[in-house]
Amino acid sequence: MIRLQNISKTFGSGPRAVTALKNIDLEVPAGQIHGVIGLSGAGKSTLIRCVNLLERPSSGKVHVDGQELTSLSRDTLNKARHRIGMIFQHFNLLTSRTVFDNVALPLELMGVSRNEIRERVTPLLDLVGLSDKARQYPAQLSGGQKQRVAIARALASRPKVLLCDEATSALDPQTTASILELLQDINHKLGLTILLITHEMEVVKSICHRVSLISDGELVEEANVGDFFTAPRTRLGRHFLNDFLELEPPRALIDRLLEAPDEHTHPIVRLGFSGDAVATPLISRLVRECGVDVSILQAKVESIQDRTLGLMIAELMGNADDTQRAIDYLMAHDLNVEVLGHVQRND
Ligand SMILES: Nc1ncnc2c1ncn2[C@@H]1O[C@H](COP(=O)(O)OP(=O)(O)OP(=O)(O)O)[C@@H](O)[C@H]1O
Repeated sequence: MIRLQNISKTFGSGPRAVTALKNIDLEVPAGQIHGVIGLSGAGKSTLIRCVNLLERPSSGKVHVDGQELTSLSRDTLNKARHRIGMIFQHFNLLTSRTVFDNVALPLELMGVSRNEIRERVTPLLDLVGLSDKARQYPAQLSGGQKQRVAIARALASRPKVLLCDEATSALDPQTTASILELLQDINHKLGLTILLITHEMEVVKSICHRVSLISDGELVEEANVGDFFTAPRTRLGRHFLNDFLELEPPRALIDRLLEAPDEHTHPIVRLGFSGDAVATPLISRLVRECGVDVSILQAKVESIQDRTLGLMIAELMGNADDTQRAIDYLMAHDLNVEVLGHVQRND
């Protein structure tokens, strides 16, 4: 439904040029919810704005619903944009128009008749749960209600794709959850393809099927959400995950960590496990089979969509050969093993 081919975007020219996107390839099949996550300034907004050409890429091609957009005339592009709805962090409603008239606006611009507008807007207000607010003005609404109006407006032209630009970043956690639920509901009921950008892992965890990670204008990792949360492949992916799970070693331990092992140290490992490994008594087997002791420093179990994810920070206690054997054993059982460093043995 969405295909970005080798998209690059540079703002300005000469020594002050800023390259916001570099050779981005991205595909989102119909009906999928795809999240793009990255730190501030990574290029997320530029990327999503390239999909409907609010921002024109410096090079590359943008395909939406089988149509290549960068080569279209202005008129044909405007028509193609009816199939692409968009919502924003700050809602962008017209304050002088009622809720009904905000939702009706795109239809008025398309020349739809008054009667048909009524027939189309009323069920949309129902869909977003705002039937009783039709005659109110944006100033009379909460942030969550304003975003519901913006969603109804984005759906008015019956788009196939919805772009969400940090749509929940201005909302409190409870309202965020209700808007995410609405987006998921729309995805199910209307089969709408959703591309969203966010800096919040919670958003990705709650509703996305797939996720791409953007760093400094480049897509550095792409995965199914279950895989990403279980075993991110990049350092930045692990940073996002550990930050989200709040599974960092205690400060006192970080201060004691040494980079290189010697005969007087034990490794500290962070273990991520999912699938069968969650239900298998791996730690007790490790102790028996590898002759090490395990001191568990932190542990938690998270449910990510249909997956269960176990996480643990532990000290592996034994001689260098045995602790290495233990690490190999864990890896062989499909655990994600990261050696955080080494601590002096107390024995
Ligand atoms: N119109 C513009 N003119 C010049 N530089 C721009 C413009 N828009 C974005 N940039 C630059 O492009 C880079 C990517 O910006 P972008 O807004 O896409 O990042 P982002 O990941 O959405 O960040 P944030 O989460 O802070 O909104 C930044 O270095 C930014 O300063």
